[in-house]
Amino acid sequence: MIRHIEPSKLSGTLRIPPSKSLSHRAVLAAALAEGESVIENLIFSEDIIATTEAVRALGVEAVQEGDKLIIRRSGTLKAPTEPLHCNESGSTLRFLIPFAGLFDAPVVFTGAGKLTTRPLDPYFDLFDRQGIHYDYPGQLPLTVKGKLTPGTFEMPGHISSQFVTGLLYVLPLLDGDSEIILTSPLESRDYVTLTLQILKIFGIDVETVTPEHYKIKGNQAFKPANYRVEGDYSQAAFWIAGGLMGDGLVLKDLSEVSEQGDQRILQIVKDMGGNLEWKDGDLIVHPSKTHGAVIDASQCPDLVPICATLAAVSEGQTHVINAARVRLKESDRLEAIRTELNKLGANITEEPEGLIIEGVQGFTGGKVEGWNDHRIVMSLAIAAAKASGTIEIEGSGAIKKSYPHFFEDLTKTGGKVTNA
Ligand SMILES: O=C(O)C1=C[C@@H](OP(=O)(O)O)[C@@H](O)[C@H](O)C1
Ligand SMILES: C=C(OP(=O)(O)O)C(=O)O
Repeated sequence: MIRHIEPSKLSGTLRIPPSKSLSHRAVLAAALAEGESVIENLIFSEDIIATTEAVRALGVEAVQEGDKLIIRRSGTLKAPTEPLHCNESGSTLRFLIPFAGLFDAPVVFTGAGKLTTRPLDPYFDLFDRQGIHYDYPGQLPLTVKGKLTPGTFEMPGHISSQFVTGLLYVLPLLDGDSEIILTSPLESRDYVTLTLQILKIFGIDVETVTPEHYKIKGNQAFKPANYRVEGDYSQAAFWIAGGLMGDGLVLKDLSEVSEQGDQRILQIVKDMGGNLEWKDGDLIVHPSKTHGAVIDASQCPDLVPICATLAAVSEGQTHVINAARVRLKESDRLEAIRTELNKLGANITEEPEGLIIEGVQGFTGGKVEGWNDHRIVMSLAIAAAKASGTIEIEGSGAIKKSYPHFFEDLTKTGGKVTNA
């Protein structure tokens, strides 16, 4: 879908949508608990729909009531008889693959877009060592057959933290104790912190020896819980950048004491000269003249596209470092954002693990592509706050993956959006 965004400065007040990462985790934890849990403040984006459908396929009742999901389970989980369709959600796929190790029956995983080839090797290496059978012809569908046995699980920590999260859900259910030992430093580590936070709320205890070493007692049981999902810092980042570049914004429903790693956006923009303030629980983003900085993406990969947009029109040079993993998301986000922002007059060069961004005065208008990637589309749409001509985004529908009402929110804050 093509959308045209005319230049306009953003202003006003916006409620930030719920954290996608916490939503996935809460729905899965509730599904593993016997009894009833209520998860509140959900947005049924394509990714959260994929996780919800997957828990239903595991024999769990999940009833949607407005922004709530009422999740009920009695009896044991059942092996899904149909493929678990993860659509384009890396979290859904990587969190659920270890669930297959709870059943004797084979479990099939399907997906779409770039998910069909996003890395899964760390699991395959574990399966080889555990004697679990899997069939993966270089892309999805994947079939997994065989039960996980408790023990020591060694794998790299720098490909995706999502493998660690997936194991942390299932190892407590095995009939013996386990350990996860990472053979390379854990990146995106705060996502594992989010996992541990949700597991604790649902009654599961994990000992963190170091970020690369976890001890998990077996024979634990998830307990039902009622949980409200807090606002999403990865999504707030678009509005923080938009507010700084425009006339300022007031952002609601962000937790000032959040464990979300993408809360780093606050420090990143402060280091770039951005003026932010907390007032009565709201984040006030003041219009600011920003300058370049060094941005380390190792713990906050999802922030890279929108930081690139902001940096492209900030004074001086920005260097994005430790961002190799950003190439393994819905698109190669280093290539995608470099290519598209440069079409709008930016001066960005790509490095194997990062970006060098020389600030320019503002963006031009022009035609750009969304690369089937929600975060690329949103980063390009926000560029209109500092553009001299209309930005035409092809493939803008990709926002449905995480933020289906993004363009409504853009319109609410003064964005001029028309569907072509
Ligand atoms: O666990 C999560 O919720 C996520 C972990 C991160 O992935 P990696 O651990 O692969 O960097 C992040 O990019 C993704 O959007 C969500
Ligand atoms: C990479 C992302 O999600 P996932 O890995 O769950 O597909 C994302 O939301 O930017």
